[in-house]
Amino acid sequence: AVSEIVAVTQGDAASGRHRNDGRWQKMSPRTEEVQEHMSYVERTRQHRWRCSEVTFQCPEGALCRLWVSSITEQLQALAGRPKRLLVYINPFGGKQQGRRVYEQKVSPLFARAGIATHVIVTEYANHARDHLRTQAELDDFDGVVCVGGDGMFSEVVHGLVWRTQSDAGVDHHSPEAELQPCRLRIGIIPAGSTDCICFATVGTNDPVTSALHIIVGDSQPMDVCSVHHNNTFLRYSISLLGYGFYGDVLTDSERKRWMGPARYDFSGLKTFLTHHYYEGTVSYLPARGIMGNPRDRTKCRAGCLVCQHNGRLHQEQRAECDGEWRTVRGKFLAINAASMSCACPRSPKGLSPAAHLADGTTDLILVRKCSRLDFLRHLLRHTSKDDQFDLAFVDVHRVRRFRFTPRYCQSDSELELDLRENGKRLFSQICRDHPACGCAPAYSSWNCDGEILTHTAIEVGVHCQLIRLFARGIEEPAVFEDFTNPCAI
Ligand SMILES: CCCCCCCCCCCCC/C=C/[C@@H](O)[C@H](COP(=O)(O)O)NC(=O)CCCCC
Ligand SMILES: Nc1ncnc2c1ncn2[C@@H]1O[C@H](COP(=O)(O)OP(=O)(O)O)[C@@H](O)[C@H]1O
Ligand SMILES: [Ca+2]
Repeated sequence: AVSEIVAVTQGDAASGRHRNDGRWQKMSPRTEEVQEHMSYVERTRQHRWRCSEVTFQCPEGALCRLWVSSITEQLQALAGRPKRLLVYINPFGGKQQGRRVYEQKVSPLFARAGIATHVIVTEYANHARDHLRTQAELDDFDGVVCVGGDGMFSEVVHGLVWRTQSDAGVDHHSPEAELQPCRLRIGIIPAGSTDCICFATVGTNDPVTSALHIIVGDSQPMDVCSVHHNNTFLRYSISLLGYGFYGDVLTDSERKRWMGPARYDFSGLKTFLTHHYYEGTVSYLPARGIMGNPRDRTKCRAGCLVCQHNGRLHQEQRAECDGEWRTVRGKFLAINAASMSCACPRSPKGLSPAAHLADGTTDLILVRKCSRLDFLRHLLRHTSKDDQFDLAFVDVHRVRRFRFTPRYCQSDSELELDLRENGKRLFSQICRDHPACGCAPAYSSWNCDGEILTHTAIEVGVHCQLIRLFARGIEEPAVFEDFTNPCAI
């Protein structure tokens, strides 16, 4: 299909070599012949794309020029293809290879596709966010690309969403505000530690595949959660909002950045062994009248009908259908909100395998206090076919909004009620007053797409399809695809 051609150029046959059906062949130079080189997307294993090239021999220069100009015109007429991109590179993400990955693997492809770029290598945390908020001439670009991990993507989202609301006069501090969708699409070149947003929207963490999705101008809408505390905006979240286990893993791992991506494995093991639970109250608004639920077997894939159906519901229709707020009080090892599957190489099916990228909901996963062995069973199921929610101490709800209040942020009357119910002052209350006593802490932190949140009591709402990515969702492999033949296109 024309939509999967990267570029065409005219060459000549003077080199004496041409390629046919994917194979190089020696040929005698015939100066009257000219060649047309066409680069195109070729699918390989596990959702990876490659840029392949085929050369056509053309008997006459005029005919070849006609071919090239006609195909180039068709490519330029494809509306979704970006022509000018603003690129931010985090040189310290993941294994600190962002700059090399961009220069060696991505920049040559953008040049081949005739895309003009303005590249900024960030010099400090939040450089990209602040540049997008205040300085970037956004009208000059068709999209923004970030080279890094989920943290770098989050910076770009914060900059773009902030700028869009500010231009539209929307007050983002109001938890109820209807936010304006962003015009510019965002591309992710994975060069971070988890890269789960790239993995869950493309199916692989491969810079060349991501660059090709950008070049062909793919578009994937995505939900964004806003996180507030007392009517003050804190952050946006696109992948995981996790309190307890994932919050503690992140807090510990930030002190070990020098280990690179392996810091998460080290801190994951340490946090698992620590086995802390946290008390608090979770209230949530279940999403009703929608297609899909977190325990069904459907997966969000390219062209997802669930996202199309649920995304079409208007805000008022959603509000009419939604159920009553519900409240759960208890002791939790983990409270996770997954607005997408959160699939990544550590867990290819993700935290919530049936979550959708753009359905206006988030999957709230409550893991109540249980034994270490049971928690290990739950964690291990993220890496196997077994259902991680099919356990007595795990609940999952598809929600539009939720709130969390840690126990010792509860109002005096709630606390009094608790004290009367339990008839004693609990340990963790004492710990808050006497942190040196060394027993379990009363509070964890929220892991918000890999960034630590400073507040524990939060209110979260989902903004349906607020942003768009240069991606198309994970493609189902075509039944006729045969990757054993390298020449098959
Ligand atoms: C004993 C076997 C345990 C197997 C557990 C596997 C569970 C893995 C689920 C991973 C979910 C990841 C959710 C992704 C969050 C990212 O946004 C965040 C930041 O990414 P980046 O900026 O690219 O570093 N990553 C994390 O918070 C890491 C969580 C790792 C937990 C082990
Ligand atoms: N030049 C920079 N120096 C220091 N920190 C940066 C820089 N650019 C971005 N950051 C920050 O680095 C953190 C991690 O970035 P990320 O790209 O997610 O890598 P990783 O996946 O390894 O965590 C983010 O908080 C981001 O804001
Ligand atoms: Ca969602």
